[in-house]
Amino acid sequence: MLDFVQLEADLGQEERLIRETAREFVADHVRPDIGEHFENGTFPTELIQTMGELGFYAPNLEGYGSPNVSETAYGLVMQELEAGDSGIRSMASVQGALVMYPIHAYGSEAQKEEWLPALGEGEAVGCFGLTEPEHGSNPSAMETHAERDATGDGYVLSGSKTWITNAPIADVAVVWARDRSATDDPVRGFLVETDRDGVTTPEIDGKLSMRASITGEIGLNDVSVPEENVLPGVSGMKGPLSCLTQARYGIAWGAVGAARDCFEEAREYATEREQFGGPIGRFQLQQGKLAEMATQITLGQLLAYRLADLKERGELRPQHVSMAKRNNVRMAREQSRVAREMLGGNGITTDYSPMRHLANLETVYTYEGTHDIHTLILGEDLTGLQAYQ
Ligand SMILES: Cc1cc2nc3c(=O)[nH]c(=O)nc-3n(C[C@H](O)[C@H](O)[C@H](O)COP(=O)(O)OP(=O)(O)OC[C@H]3O[C@@H](n4cnc5c(N)ncnc54)[C@H](O)[C@@H]3O)c2cc1C
Repeated sequence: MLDFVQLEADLGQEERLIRETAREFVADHVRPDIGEHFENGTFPTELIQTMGELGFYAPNLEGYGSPNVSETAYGLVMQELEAGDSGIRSMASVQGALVMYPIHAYGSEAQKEEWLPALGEGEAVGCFGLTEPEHGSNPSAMETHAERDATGDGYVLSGSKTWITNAPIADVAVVWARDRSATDDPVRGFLVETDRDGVTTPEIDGKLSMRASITGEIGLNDVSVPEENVLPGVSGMKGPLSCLTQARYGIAWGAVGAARDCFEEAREYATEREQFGGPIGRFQLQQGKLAEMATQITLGQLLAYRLADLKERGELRPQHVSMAKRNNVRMAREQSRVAREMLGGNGITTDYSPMRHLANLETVYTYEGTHDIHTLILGEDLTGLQAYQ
């Protein structure tokens, strides 16, 4: 596997073991059937619990059954899972960074005890409801809202969320909504069990990207939730945005995995496929593509490893993560296209991974802050001038 500047030489024993576990899981459980799942538009739900047992959901958290591994180890898991498929990594990102993280960071003791072990082991599935039909890049304009109920002991939630990974199979949704009963309508996080009256989670079909991932809507029609379902530790957009920083960190690593898988597929193909009396890999044009691909992947790896160091030291800023998400996903999207092209006609089938990765990366380029939005986040950081509106 491509590790051109020997970054793996510096891994600790635990990090190597975790990386190897994730790589073997992908080889044994993802690669054999993922092309078929992609074609059929299905997610291998039987892997949800296996992934939990192997510790792929937020292993970087501490306590409640989480092993508190290093940020590098966590990143390596994301990298290996996305080398399999972005849909598999999305499952782990949502469950870990977008559901377990907010409960861990902002939840009550009772919420942590109820949900963290079950989510960590894959016995329960969570989803994260931020995006709405009319509010994607600007989630702070959300319309979903909560009002105090008549007794004053709980809330009634109304609104709708869309493009929610895992919503149709989730047991619990972290729903972000404006609390209209408080001054200035702050955004609050609500743990909404999906079997509550008034909750609907229809699946979105017709996707041409991220086909091996379940995506749905969340309809909230006067849904009653008790006070104890509110995440007590956070108020305002900091809640959802801090979760996104965690998930985007994983994506910066994951995208490198998808690109690496495309590279390996193209390298192998180039040494085996013969045209004009020998392997196509002997042509300078093909070597140029591989050289560029390997260089771009290596640069993406370096950025991901540096992010891990900063995160470990508590010095990681959301803007660092924006740069890495933006760069590494763009890099993976561009390089998966080059790999596809090197595979000729075979490259457009599900027998090979590049076109599947390429299709998936269209989603990864768009979700968790579009490429454009991360450009504006960096622009603001570099100039002090905000260009969103
Ligand atoms: C498969 C999939 C899974 C997803 N999973 C989840 C999930 O689990 N939970 C969740 O909450 N959301 C999820 N999302 C939603 C995702 O985060 C949004 O699609 C994303 O934030 C973009 O929002 P939008 O689609 O409404 O596009 P829009 O915000 O409407 O953007 C359309 C275009 O306009 C551009 N644009 C917008 N504002 C500006 C600006 N100020 N300046 C310049 N250009 C701008 C964008 O870059 C984009 O190119 C998922 C999406 C997909 C496709």
